[in-house]
Amino acid sequence: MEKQSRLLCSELCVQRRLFEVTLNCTVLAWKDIQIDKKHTGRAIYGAVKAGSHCVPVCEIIAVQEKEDDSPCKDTGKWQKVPQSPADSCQHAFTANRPKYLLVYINPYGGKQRGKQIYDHKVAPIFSRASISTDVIVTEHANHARDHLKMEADLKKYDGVVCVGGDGMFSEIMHGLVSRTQQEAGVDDNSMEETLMPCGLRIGIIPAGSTDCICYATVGSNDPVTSALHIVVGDSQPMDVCSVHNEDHFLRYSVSLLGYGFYGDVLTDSERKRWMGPARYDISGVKTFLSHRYYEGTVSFLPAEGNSGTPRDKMQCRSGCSICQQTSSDKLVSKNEDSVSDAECRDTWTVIRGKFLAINAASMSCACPRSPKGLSPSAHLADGTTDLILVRKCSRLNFLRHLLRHTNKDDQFDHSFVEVYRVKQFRFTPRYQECDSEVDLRESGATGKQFLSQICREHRACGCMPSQSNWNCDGEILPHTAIQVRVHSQLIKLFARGIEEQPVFEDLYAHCAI
Ligand SMILES: Nc1ncnc2c1ncn2[C@@H]1O[C@H](COP(=O)(O)OP(=O)(O)OP(=O)(O)O)[C@@H](O)[C@H]1O
Ligand SMILES: CCCCCCCCCCCCC/C=C/[C@@H](O)[C@H](CO)NC(C)=O
Ligand SMILES: [Ca+2]
Repeated sequence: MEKQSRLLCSELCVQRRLFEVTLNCTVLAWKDIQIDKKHTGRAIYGAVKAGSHCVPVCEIIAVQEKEDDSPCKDTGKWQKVPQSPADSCQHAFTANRPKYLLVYINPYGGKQRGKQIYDHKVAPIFSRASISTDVIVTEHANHARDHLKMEADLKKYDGVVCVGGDGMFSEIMHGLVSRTQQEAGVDDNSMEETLMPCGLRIGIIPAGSTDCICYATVGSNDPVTSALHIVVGDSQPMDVCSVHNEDHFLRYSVSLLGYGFYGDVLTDSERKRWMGPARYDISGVKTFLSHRYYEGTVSFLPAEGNSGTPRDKMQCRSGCSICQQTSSDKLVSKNEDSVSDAECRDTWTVIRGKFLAINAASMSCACPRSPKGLSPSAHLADGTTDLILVRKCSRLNFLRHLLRHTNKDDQFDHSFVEVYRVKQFRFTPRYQECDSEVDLRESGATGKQFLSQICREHRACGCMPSQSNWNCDGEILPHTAIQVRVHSQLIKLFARGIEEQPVFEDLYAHCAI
């Protein structure tokens, strides 16, 4: 047996089936040894009828040391591992794994099953993996955010876990990001400030209505899969947008910033919270039928050359090369120009119009309702957001566009839809552009002069354009004029991005050595 690549070899009997098991520093493998009495009357070692399996050591959930009465003793083949390879194995097994987690549970998210999901599906996995936890069941909205921001002794923990939906994740993210900025002395009211990345990773146990952030970072909204990503210590960096109104910080966003359609859906659905997840369907249909459009100006700073485009079909997947390139660019540019110097040299693109929807997707925003998401090629950690402008069009065309979120067709392939990959954008609703109204009032213009000026500005007399609200990751913003900047890889999740193949098939390997 080669010492480095094959440290241990043994036979293991599980429910009358015999396996040959090997373990080295990186992989645990086992092979079914068939007893084919029918044909030969003797055991055939290494026959591959039942197949071979292996699991990387870094993905094993738990290891339990057995004493001499272990079943392994029967075969007599296990050898004592030399200390240094044993240390390497130990290192591969424990590296980056959390030992102590702070868990917040929203008992009212989604179908109100957060506590049950945690107790029955997640806590047993954490316990099996010897992870200690402090669990807080929230008592009111913003409980978790404020506890994280002002009270929690974060030095004790290796990560924070939220059990709930996108709104609950948003609370945890706000608490952690704000606390990190406070401790670093960063003024979050200033848009120009470079924010300090958060040290603690966040785990999401999905128990909400949309669970878009979990779905778009893991590929499913399954609590057990998410718990396993936490246990093995996966790490997925993620962009965060800061949203300001003038010199005033409003909120952070990681998934959707939506004005018009998604703002109106959210505003209407908040009044129907008692309906649970179905509220979004009812409000979606109602908002679609109302077919409101909004006027305003969108300005943006386009992303640089190597960041791809929203229509390039390069989906962000586990180990995404575009996101990895962003990580290395960040390291290189650390000692070069500050971000704001570089951005000052860029030119802003300005677009005025009437829009049914203005959406900024900082990630794909895939969710069970829309498996590809609002922007299927958006990246989790590339420092950009995809700005989607849906101009005023017929109801039928808008329906065609919406339905393409649910099938394989390209939702951007319409004359009334434009999409740009950007690193900053601003929006000003139409009425706020009419500073002349305020100027006229202040200059003491008569009622007649004032009205005739408004008529010139708005063409149709007396029709002041109405406004929508911004949907910021499922929360309504208190302002319509906003400035948004993407902060590349500001937070990290216990996730690894979406994998093409499921990897956890063999992961729950509970082995004894
Ligand atoms: N104990 C609590 N009582 C009332 N509201 C709470 C409590 N804890 C958290 N919240 C608030 O509940 C809101 C919704 O929760 P959550 O995001 O978990 O579920 P959801 O809205 O059903 O799902 P999604 O956000 O995925 O659509 C959050 O914005 C959060 O601030
Ligand atoms: C009339 C037919 C309508 C079909 C429309 C299907 C499109 C669904 C797309 C859903 C995208 C959701 C993006 C996620 C947003 C979250 O941040 C937020 C909070 O959970 N959820 C919502 C619904 O605003
Ligand atoms: Ca992004």
